[in-house]
Amino acid sequence: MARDLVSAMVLEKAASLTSRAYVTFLAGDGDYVKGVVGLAKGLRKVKAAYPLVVAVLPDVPEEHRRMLVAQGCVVREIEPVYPPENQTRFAMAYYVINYSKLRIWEFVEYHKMIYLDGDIQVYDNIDHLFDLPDGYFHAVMDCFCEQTWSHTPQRKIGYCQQCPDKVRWASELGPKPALYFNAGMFVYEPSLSTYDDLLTTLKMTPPTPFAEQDLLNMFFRDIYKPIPPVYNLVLAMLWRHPENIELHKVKVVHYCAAGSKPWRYTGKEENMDREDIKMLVKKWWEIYNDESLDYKGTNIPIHSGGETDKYAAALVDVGGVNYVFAPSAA
Ligand SMILES: O=c1ccn([C@@H]2O[C@H](COP(=O)(O)OP(=O)(O)O[C@H]3O[C@H](CO)[C@H](O)[C@H](O)[C@H]3O)[C@@H](O)[C@H]2O)c(=O)[nH]1
Ligand SMILES: O[C@H]1[C@H](O)[C@@H](O)[C@H](O)[C@@H](O)[C@H]1O
Ligand SMILES: [Mn+2]
Repeated sequence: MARDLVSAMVLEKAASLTSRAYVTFLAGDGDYVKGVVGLAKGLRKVKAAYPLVVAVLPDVPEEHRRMLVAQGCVVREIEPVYPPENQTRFAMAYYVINYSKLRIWEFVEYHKMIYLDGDIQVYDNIDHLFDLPDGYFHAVMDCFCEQTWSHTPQRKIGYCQQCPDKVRWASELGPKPALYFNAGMFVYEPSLSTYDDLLTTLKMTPPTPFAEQDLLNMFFRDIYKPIPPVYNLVLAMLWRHPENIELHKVKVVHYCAAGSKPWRYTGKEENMDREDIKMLVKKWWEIYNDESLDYKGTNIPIHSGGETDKYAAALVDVGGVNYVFAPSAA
């Protein structure tokens, strides 16, 4: 095959690979940075083919940013996004910061991204999720059974979409609610027009308890496609719906239950003394403490410039069709 043609093919492959990335979100100077470091190492362990972009708010200290770069992450500062001022008191204070997550729709140099919360760990490769069809919003269905849902009619009557036949939806309450996803993990396509529409919708919508998670659910209701719970194990599933979970098959664990963040774990909170939880917390620490998973590559600033910089980062060996990108999670 002509050398030019092979080069063109390799570059095309390079373009499609560089236009995918994992993305997470980091706010503040607290200990969530540990979660993100753990996630970067976890992605490397499962040989993820794409880099981890960290969207950081201005309040993330320089020292934490350096730690992330040293772990091969692409650090991108974002401006905070707030819900309309007079309405913030209606949202859970703790979650208000999460509206800033909407900024990841602005990362249009990537065609497709997988968002992962900083309190998520990846135990198996999930690169294949990038091949899901475009035009949808893929995420895992949430569970309504925890105390955090006590404000909802679902919880009041004991209805959960994870077992919709156990307690049937009561038609007196109105139409059955649309399927609802947990926004700690999702597959999406960045788009400036979607970003603008999200912000316009945010301005018109009173904040609700689950902040941007509720907003995203409303916004993407018609194109939401559930993916299996192995891609985002919300820990409460272990005690609320054990019949829906085969723990050994789980690829992604979301340490979202109260008291379950591995770096804060004491075992004292409700449900935290379970063997499965202790095992999952231990597995998280094993990755976090594994020095062999520390990033060893060179950081090439592929996001500092335009297309030329981006492709300069692809070291192409035309003969053997080897291409290497940096920084990458793998
Ligand atoms: O001080 C903080 C708080 C949060 N975060 C980031 O924000 C994410 C979301 O916070 P939590 O993981 O603590 O929240 P939960 O998992 O309990 O919350 C869920 O509901 C939230 C509603 O706002 C979000 O949708 C979130 O993604 C979803 O998993 C974190 O993972 C982390 O990436 C920080 O960096 N620093
Ligand atoms: O995002 C929230 C949060 O993670 C809560 O801890 C959980 O109880 C909810 O189900 C979920 O929607
Ligand atoms: Mn979370």
